[in-house]
Amino acid sequence: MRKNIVAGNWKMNKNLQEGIQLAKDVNAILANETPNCDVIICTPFIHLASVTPLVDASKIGVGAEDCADKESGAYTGEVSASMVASTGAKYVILGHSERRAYYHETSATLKDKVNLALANGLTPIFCVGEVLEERESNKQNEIVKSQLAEALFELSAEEFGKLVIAYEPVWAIGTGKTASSAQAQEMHAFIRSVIADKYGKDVANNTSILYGGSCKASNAKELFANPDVDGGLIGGASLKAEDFKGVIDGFKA
Ligand SMILES: O=C[C@H](O)COP(=O)(O)O
Repeated sequence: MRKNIVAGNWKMNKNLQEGIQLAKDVNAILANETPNCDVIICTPFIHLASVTPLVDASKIGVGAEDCADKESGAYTGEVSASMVASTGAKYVILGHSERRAYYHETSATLKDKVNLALANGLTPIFCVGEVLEERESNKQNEIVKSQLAEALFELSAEEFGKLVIAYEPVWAIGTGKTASSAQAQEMHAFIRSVIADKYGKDVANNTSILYGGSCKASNAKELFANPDVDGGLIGGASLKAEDFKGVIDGFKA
């Protein structure tokens, strides 16, 4: 059965010392309890090698926020999936809307990134989501379906089964505007149906689908109570251990 997951995405925040402190704080705040979900922190590349050995790997997974679409070679400034894996990181966020919008990442690029991540034993947290204009013209299902199909649907069922999907309506990211619980459930159920049509019900039912976009302690419980919302991909509220813990507690009874 699929897992419940709360994953933090630090984005371009925290210098190395601050990142180490935040990882220690998250580790400490979870030390005396067993969260009711898998917990992941996705950090800037430069933090990975320092942060991975600091956290209790039985409770906290570490991930990168991106990786290159090439295996190795003369690609100045890029960081490969194998480099990420060599730090002990287990996850990588791919296709975040900020990468799509500001760095012009296309489905073709993302397909290569997903393949390289899987080949290097990383679990991709693959992001999809529509912009406000698309939501207002009721095109959100069409957009999300094509984002999934274009980048992922050449994978085998076994490969697809290794992915985590994150639905992040772009209009809700960092804006304080959260999708309503009903909007989140509706889209997550739609995503699961698209996966079921392509890979069958078992794969769909075993795929964790996270919600991202202004998710925080005050709304996590309501969002996570939806049958098809399996957790969150958390930006702003992952930057302080207490705030992040508040989101994780969204899974408490
Ligand atoms: O990856 C995380 C998302 O972009 C959500 O960011 P946010 O929680 O700051 O809205």
